[in-house]
Amino acid sequence: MDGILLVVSGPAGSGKNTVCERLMSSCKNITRAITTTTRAPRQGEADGKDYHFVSVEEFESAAKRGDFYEWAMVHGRYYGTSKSEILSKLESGKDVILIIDVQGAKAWREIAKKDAAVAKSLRSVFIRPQSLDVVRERMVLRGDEKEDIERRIKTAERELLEEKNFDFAFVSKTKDEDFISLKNIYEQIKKA
Ligand SMILES: Nc1ncnc2c1ncn2[C@@H]1O[C@H](COP(=O)(O)OP(=O)(O)OP(=O)(O)O)[C@@H](O)[C@H]1O
Repeated sequence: MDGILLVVSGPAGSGKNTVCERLMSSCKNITRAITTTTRAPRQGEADGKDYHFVSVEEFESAAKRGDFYEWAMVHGRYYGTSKSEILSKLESGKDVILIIDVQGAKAWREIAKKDAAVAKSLRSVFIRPQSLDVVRERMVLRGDEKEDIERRIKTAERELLEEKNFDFAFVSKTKDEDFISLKNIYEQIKKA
């Protein structure tokens, strides 16, 4: 059976990275989509594991051929999600997780409208924080910059209105409870 493409999203500080890391370490069938980039590898980074490292020429011709679902240039470097990266994993029965912001989740819904393989495999989960104060507190504890925090809180207010566009949602509580919530959703999807 083909795998699922699991989009996990939520405002900054909702805990998406934390809970997804835990799900991935408990379910070996779930894997990350590896981004293709033109930035140089940092020490300890391995090609094909952390990123697919390519030259600018390779990236640009791949983009021209339409090999990416989406790509962007950030600080002068290209980043993209290649179609073959995702499709080969799904076809081999792996489940692919995308931990992305709410805008990113919206972009994937648009991709699904044009791509049958994505439409068939895409399931989305929204993580709702108990309150914006909780999010602020988590970002303070994480050591984020004050200005950054206020900007992200403003964005979070808007992002909360997007929950209705997701297939599943849960409220973030403790880390253990979040893990159980996401695992239950994942199991429900796999059983369907
Ligand atoms: N359920 C939770 N209860 C308390 N703290 C949590 C919980 N989940 C995550 N955290 C903490 O909150 C901070 C933000 O978590 P995390 O980085 O997973 O959020 P995120 O949604 O991925 O954020 P961003 O989008 O900003 O990267 C981290 O310091 C993390 O340890």
